[in-house]
Amino acid sequence: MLTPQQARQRLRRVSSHSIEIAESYDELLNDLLKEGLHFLDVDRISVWLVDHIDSPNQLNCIASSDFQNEQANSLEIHQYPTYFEQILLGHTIAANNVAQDNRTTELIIHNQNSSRALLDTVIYLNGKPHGVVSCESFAEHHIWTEDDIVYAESLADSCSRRLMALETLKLQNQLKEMVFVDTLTGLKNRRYFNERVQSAKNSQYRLQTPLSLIMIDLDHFKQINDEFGHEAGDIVLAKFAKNCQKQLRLEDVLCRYGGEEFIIILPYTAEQQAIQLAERLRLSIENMTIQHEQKIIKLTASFGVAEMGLEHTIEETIKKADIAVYRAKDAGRNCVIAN
Ligand SMILES: Nc1nc2c(ncn2[C@@H]2O[C@H](COP(=O)(O)OP(=O)(O)OP(=O)(O)O)[C@@H](O)[C@H]2O)c(=O)[nH]1
Repeated sequence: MLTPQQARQRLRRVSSHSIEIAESYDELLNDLLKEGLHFLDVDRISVWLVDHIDSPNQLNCIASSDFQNEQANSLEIHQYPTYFEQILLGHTIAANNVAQDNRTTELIIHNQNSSRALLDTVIYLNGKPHGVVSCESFAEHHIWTEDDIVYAESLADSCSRRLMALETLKLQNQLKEMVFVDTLTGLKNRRYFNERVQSAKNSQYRLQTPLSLIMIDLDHFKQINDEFGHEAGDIVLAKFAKNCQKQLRLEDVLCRYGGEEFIIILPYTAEQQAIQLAERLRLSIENMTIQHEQKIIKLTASFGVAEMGLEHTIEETIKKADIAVYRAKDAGRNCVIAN
């Protein structure tokens, strides 16, 4: 049997474990809930979060040591005014008898709780109540000790730290995503291209498979801007991107390389297949009609194709594709040239 101090030390160690593998709240908090069950003599521990931290309407169950047994998964705050007043004030509720404790009787009235004793401690986020860790005992005559209360509060703090770390991780991932995305077209950007083409080159080397690039430059795009306005130009770029994207395989990567310049990485693709794809894209762009403010905008593009031989560097291949685009422009635009 652990002493209260040993139990708190264990909890501190468990709560420092890495969370990066967690895909759900349940996974994220599972070890903490188990740890709580291990020390507190209770039947269930669950974690609840408010829907909006600044003006909460609901408390939703996000993780539980016992989801199987019937358990409410959402409480409407207005139905439990006394209980929530305590929670939103940050007070710990240690009710030895849920039915008779005036802070918790309304939980029984609304039939949301079958526990006999309840120990609820508040989870904070940036100093505001964010939710509760709820420890329930179904046994009769359960008495919460001071050590139980201290432990449950540490458990809530551990959950709070985990949830904060998860928020930070999510934010980091969003930022990472933003760094690689072109907001106008929704395509990946040049920075992403530089990383992705390197990994495509590495697998090409490992698997000895072909790899090609298609460089695309929209024709007379300045004229489109001049005639229809910059906003129309932006719409054309976005429509062009969408049109091309939907014709590609999952493993092909279309990136916005510069203003009206795009590039496609085509793994497992030799020059002839890349030319065929470029021709298909060229035709579909030629056939596109874009309506903007009752005007019809037509568009064409010039394509440069280059296969990256095993012995060629990425830079050489980009250069070849670029030169092919120039030749396509020289040849009158709206055509595909392979280099
Ligand atoms: N609307 C809009 N225009 C852009 C954007 N990025 C680049 N452009 C415009 O694209 C035009 C490219 O013009 P040029 O490089 O002269 O090329 P072009 O008119 O397409 O002519 P060719 O390439 O020779 O066929 C410029 O007017 C840029 O301002 C963008 O994000 N939005």
